[in-house]
Amino acid sequence: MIEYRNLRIAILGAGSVGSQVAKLLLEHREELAQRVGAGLELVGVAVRDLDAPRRADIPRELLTTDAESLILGADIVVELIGGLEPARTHILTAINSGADVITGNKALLATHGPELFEAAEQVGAQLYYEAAVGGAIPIIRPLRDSLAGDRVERILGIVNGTTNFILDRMDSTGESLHDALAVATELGYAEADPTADIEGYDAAQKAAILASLAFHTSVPLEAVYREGITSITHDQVVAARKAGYVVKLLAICERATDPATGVHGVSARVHPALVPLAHPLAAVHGANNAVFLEAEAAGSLMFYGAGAGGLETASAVLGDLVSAARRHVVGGPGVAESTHADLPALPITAVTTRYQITLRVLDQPGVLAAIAGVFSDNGVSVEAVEQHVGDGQESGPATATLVIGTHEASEAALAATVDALESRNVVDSVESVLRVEGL
Ligand SMILES: NC(=O)c1ccc[n+]([C@@H]2O[C@H](COP(=O)([O-])OP(=O)(O)OC[C@H]3O[C@@H](n4cnc5c(N)ncnc54)[C@H](O)[C@@H]3O)[C@@H](O)[C@H]2O)c1
Ligand SMILES: N[C@@H](CCO)C(=O)O
Ligand code: NA
Repeated sequence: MIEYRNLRIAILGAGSVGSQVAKLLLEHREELAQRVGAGLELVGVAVRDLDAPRRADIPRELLTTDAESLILGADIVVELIGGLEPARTHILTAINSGADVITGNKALLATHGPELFEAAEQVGAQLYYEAAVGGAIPIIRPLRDSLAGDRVERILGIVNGTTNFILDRMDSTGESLHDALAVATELGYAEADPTADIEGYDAAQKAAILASLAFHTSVPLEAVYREGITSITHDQVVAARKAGYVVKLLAICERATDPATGVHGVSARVHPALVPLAHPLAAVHGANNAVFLEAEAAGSLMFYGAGAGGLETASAVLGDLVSAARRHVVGGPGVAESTHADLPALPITAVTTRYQITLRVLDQPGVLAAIAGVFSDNGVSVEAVEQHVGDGQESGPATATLVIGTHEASEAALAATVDALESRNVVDSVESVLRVEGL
């Protein structure tokens, strides 16, 4: 039997992901040692409460509440606590003590990424984060390594498992957002505070990480436009399907030019969107994620799989652990962040896309022409109009519902159109405005 030297591995946090990483590390110790050329010795797991119930059993003697001592005695630190603090401080302590760090913490990377990468570069340490985007799906490494020689133009992704799970259940079973969220939480998909999922913060953090990597620039979280799914109703989901679409929470990162200023830069946004049923993203169900990417030479690529879940995400963490450990054994330059392009992050007003607007209007002669006039006055070209008469209110004047699809228009022109529509007497209400993506 080969005798390996041991690398000391510390895990911080034993929740959904951390407990599975600990379990797999212990179960596959022999096999991993052969792959790495060194033993991966789990020296401890930092927890808040030694007696809390866990999703996967961890030997009691490995548990500690003294995270700092554990970190200072480790070669590789795996941070799976989540949130900004104390995760940030622990990671900086690890880096400054010469350890490599693996994290799945997109909130921290999207907020303090530049500080952490800078600290790592100063001391020659490595920061790995495959678990931070797309759970088990390899997407960080493909962007950083495989596509490093290409020019990524656009990313269209379903990057939050919880909201995809919820929208899917609203569509397939008619379940409410609230009930579907309870199931997603029980299954370990949701964040500790699920507002991060349903309000789109988690997806926005991932969009900032993806855009920064894909476009070799630093996209701050504040520059990512964000809308969550809390305003999406069951009726909208049903109407979307009838019209040949499915509602998905998308993260869209693209190179763009601001029509108002002519500035070239990158745009990153997260919002619910109508996706045509024939698009590959429409077939992404449950807590799965998919990242659809267009690159100059590679063309279209899609990365698909389990976007959330403790065991699934542990796969990505262990992949990083093997990479980090091999670097300890064989050396090498490791990975570096590349932000050379230094592109400006464009505001949402720079975006150009298609829209579907649902209006409740008075059912009178000439209304359609008046509405069409509002669109053309604001430079928005109408592609299709569908009218449903008489499905309106029980009292008051007769109303009709108009569903208007547009050709490509700028966000600024669309916003002006919606404002103008709201001020027209013939418009009872603007029921919904959804972007249409993936056509
Ligand atoms: N669950 C997923 O599907 C998933 C997928 C990808 C990435 N992530 C990310 O991985 C990280 C962990 O997620 P999770 O789902 O396992 O979260 P979780 O809430 O299940 O686990 C976090 C654990 O950390 C513990 N903890 C909190 N503060 C601590 C402290 N000061 N010291 C020690 N332990 C502490 C908590 O008690 C909890 O057990 C997060 O950054 C999350 O965003 C999760
Ligand atoms: N809460 C996250 C976990 C994976 O990052 C999600 O639902 O996608
Ligand atoms: Na991943």
